[in-house]
Amino acid sequence: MEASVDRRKQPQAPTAGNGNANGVASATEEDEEGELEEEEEKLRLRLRANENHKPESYEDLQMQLEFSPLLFSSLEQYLPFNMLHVSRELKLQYMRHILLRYSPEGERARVKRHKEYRQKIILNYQPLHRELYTMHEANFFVPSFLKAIAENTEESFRSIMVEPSPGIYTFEMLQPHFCELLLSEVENFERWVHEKKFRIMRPNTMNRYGAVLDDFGFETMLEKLMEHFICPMSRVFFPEVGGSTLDSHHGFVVEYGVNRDVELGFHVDDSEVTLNVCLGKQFSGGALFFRGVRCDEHVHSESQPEEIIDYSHVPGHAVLHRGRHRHGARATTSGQRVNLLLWCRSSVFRELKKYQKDFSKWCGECQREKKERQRLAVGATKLELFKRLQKPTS
Ligand SMILES: O=C(O)CCC(=O)C(=O)O
Ligand SMILES: [Fe+2]
Repeated sequence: MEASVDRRKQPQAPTAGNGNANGVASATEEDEEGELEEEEEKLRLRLRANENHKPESYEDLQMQLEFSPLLFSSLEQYLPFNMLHVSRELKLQYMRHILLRYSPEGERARVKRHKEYRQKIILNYQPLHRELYTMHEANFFVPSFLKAIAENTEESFRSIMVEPSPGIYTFEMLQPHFCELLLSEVENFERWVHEKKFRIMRPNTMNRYGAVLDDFGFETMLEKLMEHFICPMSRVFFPEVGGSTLDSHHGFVVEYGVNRDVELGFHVDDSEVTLNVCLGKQFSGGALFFRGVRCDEHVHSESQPEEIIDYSHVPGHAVLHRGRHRHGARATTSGQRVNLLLWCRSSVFRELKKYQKDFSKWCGECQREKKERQRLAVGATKLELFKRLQKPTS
């Protein structure tokens, strides 16, 4: 039996997934909606990064840039020698031109529109709890989480984690007060959207409720959350899917309950690593179900019994998993459940993936096929040896 997964990439009819279902979708950000000159042909990057060069920060230009400020900082190490010490503006211009070469016009127009959409919200929406919009780790996170991150070792991370199934890590993360404030901020934003009759983009192609936190001012704070708190763990637990090179994110909340979504179909996320933290409130049901990690080719393949696992959300607690770990959420049968999602992406991993065929380092089905090939090869060799031994020697 094949499983069918919603990839949330191209909007597809989402399949109602209950874990046994044959539908796997692919969750993608909801879609919203540039010049090549001869001179630009001369723009080149070096093949190897100049590790000794300390790149600039471009974070203050976040709102003006079409690409993540982190991408510019990473790319800077690849600049030719003569560009390394020119002004920040010149470096930025040089890298922007190179990046724009790779981004099709339609995509550029989409990014521009999205930027305008965000600016419209940010200029008009009055936040309720401004203290949430800048990273204040002592107020956001529980002490055990902060200690593990500060120690920054596999041992310290594992000391606060439970791994209910390979590649799924759960741990206590957010303070109850932070969860309450964030819930009230989201409610405030939704009230504003309703009053102003503003049409907002939903978090992805599968959730009809919820809001994109990056769209109303949380982008910088969430970027820090990814860089300083998720990257250290991903580097250790998910290096084979770009966990060491996460460089962009999509942050949102999803809402379930009465007058909201009830469940979420079987899907994979448009992320390399996903952080999913329950903010509350009180609810029953709503468990996450997981069904093994798969590459594109095997996304619909059958699950092995050991890959089947359910996890019940606990407010303040996080689940960290690969985006390609097939999952869905069971019906929230009473109350209201709101979760914070951070889809973390690696442009380097996505680029390299285009040239690869064997994903047996992380795809359960590639691994199974590889083992099977090895088993057959060992069997054939044994048979051959046996035949040779049987032959009478003359
Ligand atoms: O409801 C949940 O906890 C899962 C949400 C999720 O998987 C997603 O939005 O991609
Ligand atoms: Fe998901």
